[in-house]
Amino acid sequence: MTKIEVYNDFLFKKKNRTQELLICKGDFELEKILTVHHLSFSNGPHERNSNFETAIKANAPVSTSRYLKTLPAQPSSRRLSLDRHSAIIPDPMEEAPISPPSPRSPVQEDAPMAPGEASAQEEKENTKQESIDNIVQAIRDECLVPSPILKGVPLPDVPSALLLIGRKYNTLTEANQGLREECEHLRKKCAEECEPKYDILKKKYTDEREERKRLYNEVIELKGNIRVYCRCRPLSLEEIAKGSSCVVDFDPAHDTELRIICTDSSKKQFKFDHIFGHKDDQDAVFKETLPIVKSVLDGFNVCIFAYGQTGSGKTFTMEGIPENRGVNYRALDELFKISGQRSSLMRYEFYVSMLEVYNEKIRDLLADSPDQLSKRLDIKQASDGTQDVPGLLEPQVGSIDEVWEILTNGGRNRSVGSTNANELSSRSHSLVRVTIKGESFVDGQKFTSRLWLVDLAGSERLGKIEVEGERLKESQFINKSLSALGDVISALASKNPHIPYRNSKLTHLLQSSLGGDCKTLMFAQISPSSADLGETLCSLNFASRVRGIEHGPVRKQTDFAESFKLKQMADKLLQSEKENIRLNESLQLMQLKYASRENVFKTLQDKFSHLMIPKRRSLASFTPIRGSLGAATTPDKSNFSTLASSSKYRSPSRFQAFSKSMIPTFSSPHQRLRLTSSPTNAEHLDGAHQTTNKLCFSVQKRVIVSSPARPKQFMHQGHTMFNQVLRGGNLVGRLQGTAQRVLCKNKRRSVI
Ligand SMILES: Nc1ncnc2c1ncn2[C@@H]1O[C@H](COP(=O)(O)OP(=O)(O)OP(=O)(O)O)[C@@H](O)[C@H]1O
Repeated sequence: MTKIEVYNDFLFKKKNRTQELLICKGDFELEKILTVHHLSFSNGPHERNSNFETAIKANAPVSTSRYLKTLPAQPSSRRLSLDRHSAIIPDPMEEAPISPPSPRSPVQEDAPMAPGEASAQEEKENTKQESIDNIVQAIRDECLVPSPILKGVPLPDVPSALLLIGRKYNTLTEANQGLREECEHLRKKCAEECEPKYDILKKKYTDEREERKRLYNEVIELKGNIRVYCRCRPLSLEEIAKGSSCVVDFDPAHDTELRIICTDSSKKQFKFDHIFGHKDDQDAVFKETLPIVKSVLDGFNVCIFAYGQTGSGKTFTMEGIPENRGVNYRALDELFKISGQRSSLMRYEFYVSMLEVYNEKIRDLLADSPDQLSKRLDIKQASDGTQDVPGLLEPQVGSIDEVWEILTNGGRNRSVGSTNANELSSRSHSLVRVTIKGESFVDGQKFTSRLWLVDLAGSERLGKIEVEGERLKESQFINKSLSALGDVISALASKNPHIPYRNSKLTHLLQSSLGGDCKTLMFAQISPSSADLGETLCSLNFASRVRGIEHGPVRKQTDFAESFKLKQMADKLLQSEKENIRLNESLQLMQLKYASRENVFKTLQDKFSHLMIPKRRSLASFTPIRGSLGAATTPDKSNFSTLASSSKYRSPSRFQAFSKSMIPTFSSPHQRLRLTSSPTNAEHLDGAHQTTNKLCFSVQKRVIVSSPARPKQFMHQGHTMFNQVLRGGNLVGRLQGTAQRVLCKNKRRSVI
């Protein structure tokens, strides 16, 4: 009897003409597949699963033969076979297979049979039995007869081994479950511990990235947001054959200066951000271009364009040749490389468009049908304020090869024509637009930036190239748009509030990539030939205009250390200027104060002189104050007599000398009090003074200045009253600046 030792669940699956017995672990996790050909069951398909299942679930030995139906007599290809991993093991102790249950229905079993019918039935049964025997034998042959290598080796006890394996499996499953739980626990713990650290690191990283971006941008800005490189191509063989000489003189020590030898042998010097001579290859050119190109991955718009006369090497610089690629290819290659390096932090998407401006019309160079190619495109302002060209093809690219294919296809659609200056002259401005969409994985920041790579049409004057008809019209359009470009750059450089972007399709297209934070790089392409001297000077003048205005002597700081020093000096200057202003203000204030004091002093002098004139008259009766007023200065009688004999209008010097002798110096402002009599104080005064509803005393080292009338009496009275009042605490004293106002007979007077 064939037994199955199954310790888990199982399923049946029908696959074409074979049936698979899938022995599974708990949640239908597949463990074994037993392929059984022509396996059939005595009961219906619904029952067979349940029968089998029950038998296995009960972990009872299962007889495969119990489920086998009679099969056609032994065709070897159709016999029952089990795969080599089969868990169905024929029982070696089994003598003969158990006959499968009769396919007859119980009703049929009960019905009486005719003898002929019975013999036929018997024969049929025998045949079936024989078939089954054959099949079982086949199984035995297949499963029991070991391979020649294994002959003589005792058969292993596979069911026990399976059981063992099963148990081991269960143990391992449990261990695995334990490990999973532990892993989950560790993961949670790690998340709890690391999350705050991760947040801090994330913030630090974001800050650092912003700082790097800012500094990088600052470096570019210090070098100039509009930069001009000049490139001079070598003399061509044709030019040499014609006897042209080189008019460009390079100074190897200065890669920012060049001189042009004019016809009168004089030299004109030009200065640019970098000068590439005929020895500088594409690598050298791109090395200087790369910093600006990189900015586009930080979210800045960049525009690189080549300007120059026909045949000066604009297309060579921008596109290059397959064996010596130019800026376009290298820039995109570098962008893909950098985006790959930053792939764990940023996601970049690249879209490429290629268009040309030909006779002030925009054409999509990536269009693949003549209809599309001739379709007129226009510039519209997009919702984000940038300029867009609706209908322009903009395929997404994922590698430099895709880009190159696109650029090559687009290049074929360019409008070129032959001029006497260049066999294959570009008669249009060709523009490659690369749109970059970036997203940071760290903080989710998104941006869209654009890189324009522009190969302008030749800038030659009309007289230079002998053109007529269509070529003449083209040249007129070219010149018009180039002069519009010059105007825009000039306006940008001179910070003009109005930038004439809309004067040409070219500048209108580039509007969002020229000016502001955008980085612009211009290649001024020149020919070294003496035959092109005029055009060369024109191009260099145009380029100088572009560069010169933007990078005035203040902005252009090639030496960073020096610029830093200058900045510090400027800061110091600004601070000292502020200090100067502050000091000036305080000086003015003091001057004002001084002037007002002068005034007060003058007034007081006048008052004093006024007070002293009657004293002169009653000089004889003047008695110096004694006692408590002993400290007061006693006037010099000789002075008084001098004063008495002098006129009323005596000279100030003499008067001042006198007043000085009369007025003691004050040790403190508190010595000068303004004493105002309250109404109750009036009773202390005599009749003459009672008419005054306010009487003020100025106490100057206890010298009381009062009405000029009856000085002695008044002084005496005043002194008495003053002492009384002081004693009674009825007088109010008030310090009033440097001068005291004295009210005497309702007249206000001032004393020091
Ligand atoms: N730096 C260089 N080194 C070697 N060959 C150069 C260089 N620059 C230009 N040339 C060669 O000079 C020829 C004219 O160059 P190119 O076609 O690039 O000029 P262009 O300014 O684009 O002219 P056009 O405005 O008419 O299109 C080409 O054969 C090119 O290979």
